[in-house]
Amino acid sequence: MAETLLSYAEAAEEICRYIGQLPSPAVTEAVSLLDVAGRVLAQEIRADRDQPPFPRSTRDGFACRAADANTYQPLHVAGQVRAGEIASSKARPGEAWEIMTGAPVPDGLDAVFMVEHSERIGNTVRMREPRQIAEGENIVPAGAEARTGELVIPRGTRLEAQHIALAAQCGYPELTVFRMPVVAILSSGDELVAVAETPALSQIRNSNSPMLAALVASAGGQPLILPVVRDEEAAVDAALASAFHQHPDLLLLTGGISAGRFDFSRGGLERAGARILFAGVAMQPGKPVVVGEVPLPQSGRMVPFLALPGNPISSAATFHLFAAPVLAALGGNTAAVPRFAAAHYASEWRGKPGLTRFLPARCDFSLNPQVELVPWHGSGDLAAYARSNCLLVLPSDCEELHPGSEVSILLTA
Ligand SMILES: Nc1nc2c(c(=O)[nH]1)N[C@H]1C(S)=C(S)[C@@H](COP(=O)(O)OP(=O)(O)OC[C@H]3O[C@@H](n4cnc5c(N)ncnc54)[C@H](O)[C@@H]3O)O[C@H]1N2
Ligand code: MOO
Repeated sequence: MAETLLSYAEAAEEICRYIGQLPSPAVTEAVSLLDVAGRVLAQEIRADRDQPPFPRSTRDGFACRAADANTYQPLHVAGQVRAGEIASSKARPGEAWEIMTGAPVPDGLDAVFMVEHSERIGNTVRMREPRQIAEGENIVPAGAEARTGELVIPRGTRLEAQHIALAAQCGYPELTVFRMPVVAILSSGDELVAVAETPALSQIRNSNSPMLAALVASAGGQPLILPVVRDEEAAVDAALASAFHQHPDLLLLTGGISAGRFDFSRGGLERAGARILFAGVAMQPGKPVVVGEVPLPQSGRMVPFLALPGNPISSAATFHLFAAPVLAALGGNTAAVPRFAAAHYASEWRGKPGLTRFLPARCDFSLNPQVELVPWHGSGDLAAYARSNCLLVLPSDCEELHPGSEVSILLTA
């Protein structure tokens, strides 16, 4: 049956719409701050006090009144404030206080000049000429970063190191996070043998299941690799039934979805009552990808599925583009999108227009990223894919690239 292919942009929009109507995950757990990297926040993080709680010096030097320092008159050094201390008395006009980075600026003073810009004479100090200092220089005012009670990390945020640091600063030794979605992985193909087995000449090892398990884990899911499915209708039905038994939050299938005589995955999904969101996208690799949802027989709960093309690079590309955002949303993070970046192409390329392409490429990721395609033998060439570190995006109307052409890349790590 010939179906109209969606463009990549249309498919991405469908995914976005689908994510928008998914319910927020119900199950949460408390996890130590030391173990939350990559998890999705199920609570709000609010500042427990003004940040900084006091006017904070950002330099080692002398706290003063800018107006006093700018006269270059020697200022009496009235005391010292180290980080963790409060000045022992209120500062008076004409005074300077020796101060360390991170220490509270004494009341009454409004600037800090750096020790490198000072001249110490006995118990006085003056700022070196011709330097001038402005009020507020080298001081972060109390509450400038966040006010007591202010929302600093919203629910649904995927927790990276910067969020963990801020949660620590706000006094959260543990956080409530969403349970990680369970992702059932079903690879199909009579030619597949397990990694530890020695394949016959016509057989290949199942590389998609471990690859997808790694992708699922890095996208915030719990992978559940199920046994390889044979290319028979009955085997597909049985494999789906046992996958449903595991109550997965998401189902990833690979292989058996194109036009071949033994491609049974889609039929199995349809027999199980699947609603198809889209089938086929005008892209390469990944054209045969099918996305939809299927009811769990026990509860009728609809479980999203993505039937990814069996070719390994097609599976990987469609995972990054379509599966990762759905998985993130099921885990409570509805803001996840494929990550694209700008780069310049490093050499010449000519090709046929028609499909949006996502081709294995190597980017140097320097200040001015330069990217080049990795030569490949099509979407089964894992050796080429392993030499890549991104996918170069070629819009459907792109026919040539030159050194310096502006291009987009899809980040795959
Ligand atoms: N007549 C047509 N043939 C094909 C079309 C088409 O439109 N018309 N589409 C091609 C495209 S594009 C792709 S991609 C593949 C996708 O096919 P399937 O999803 O049905 O996948 P399979 O046929 O089962 O396998 C394709 C390829 O990938 C290898 N494979 C499969 N599973 C794994 C695995 N778990 N680990 C490693 N490698 C795997 C398999 O051996 C095949 O070489 O169809 C094209 N054909
Ligand atoms: O997804 Mo297919 O690569 O276009 O072989």
